Amino acid sequence: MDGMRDQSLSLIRRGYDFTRWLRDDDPGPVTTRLMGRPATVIEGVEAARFFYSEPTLSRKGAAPPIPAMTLFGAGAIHSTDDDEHRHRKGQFVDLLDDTAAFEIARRAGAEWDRRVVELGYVPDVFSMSCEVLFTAVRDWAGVSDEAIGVRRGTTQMVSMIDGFGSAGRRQLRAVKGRLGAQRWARAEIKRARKSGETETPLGQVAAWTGPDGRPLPLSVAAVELLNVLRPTVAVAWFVAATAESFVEWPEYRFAVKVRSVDPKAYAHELRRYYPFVPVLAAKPRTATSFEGHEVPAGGRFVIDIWQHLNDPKIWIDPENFRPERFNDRLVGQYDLIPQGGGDKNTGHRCPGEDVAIELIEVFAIRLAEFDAIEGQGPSMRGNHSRMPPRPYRASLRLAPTAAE
Ligand code: HEM
Repeated sequence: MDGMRDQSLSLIRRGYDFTRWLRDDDPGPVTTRLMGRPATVIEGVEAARFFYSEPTLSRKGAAPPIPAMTLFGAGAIHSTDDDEHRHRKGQFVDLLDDTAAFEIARRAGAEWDRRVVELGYVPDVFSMSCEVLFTAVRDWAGVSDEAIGVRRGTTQMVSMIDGFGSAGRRQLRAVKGRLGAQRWARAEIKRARKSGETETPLGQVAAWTGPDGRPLPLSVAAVELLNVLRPTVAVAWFVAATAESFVEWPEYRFAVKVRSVDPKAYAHELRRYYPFVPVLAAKPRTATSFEGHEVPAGGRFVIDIWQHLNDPKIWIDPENFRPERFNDRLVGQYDLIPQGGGDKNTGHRCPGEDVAIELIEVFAIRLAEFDAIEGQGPSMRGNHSRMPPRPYRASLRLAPTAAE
């Protein structure tokens, strides 16, 4: 083990292909070195159950430091454990309830429709949906346009997301985006605390506490506000994937249009087929084993999300895009895990999953209304070495009516 070469750079270079390359057709756990420590890569339903329920596993320091700072932010919930995590997670889950999911999606749909009427066509699905999503979640949160305009805010969110798997220029843009966003988010939290506003999501985040009952430090509250706004914009990657799927399989565009495929089933298959979180990591606090593979304290268990979502033991014909597979399939806690697994209330599973699903549905329904979709660029599924994938470029036009 000590002589094993560190593969961190290989992970960045190979992207989504890294774990497949590492395991070389062996579906079992495979041990390597990442960030200078032993790391065992696991996947499958039992692996997910272990990853999300083994009490020795900690998230503190588990994610690589640079993406942890630029993507999640310093002091974010993602890297907390135990009481601190449970307490802060409860606040996220309360905020992001069904009403929030409905309201963010309603606003996104209305903003998309407004722009379509104004422009008459959609020049680029990805960039328009990024702005639409930022507008919707910013306005829902109660953050003012004076605090952050749509163009600048969207650029900041996109750069934070787009930099997560890069060691070069994209990472620098992510740092710039983080610093800029952190500035106005802090000012907004400060303003909300001063005015005692509680009725908006911004006011609620400003009032969030740690487990000791004291308000979160200003910069941490700002980080958590951005942990609601930024991932909502990340749904644009799934919107671009929806456009790609409609170009690739026009029959599904029609099926969504006439609702012979349930839009929720479509959203599930889209997240399974075009996932963009490659792996997640946790650190054992004491030496811990999974299926005979022991990781020492401070090493890492890495769950291979990409492989899990393409595992033939979990999915029939995983290489095929088949939204119908979700028509009569109940989604379990450990099978469909593009946004993490387990119980969102007690574990690290994404609290925004319902927001993402609702948004994908709203966009799929709208994209399906267009008669002409033109797309170009490498497939977001085949685009393995870039993390996150380069969004598919698609433009949409409505067919002229008979009178035109
Ligand atoms: C593109 C859609 C999204 C993807 C792919 C995604 C993915 C993920 C993943 C993989 C995790 C980590 C799970 C783990 O560590 O075990 C996570 C956590 C989280 N997500 Fe999402 N997410 C998305 C949308 C959202 C939205 C819309 C929100 C909020 C509105 C959100 C807020 C969060 C937060 C706060 C956490 C930290 C949870 C914790 O550590 O307990 N995400 N997400």
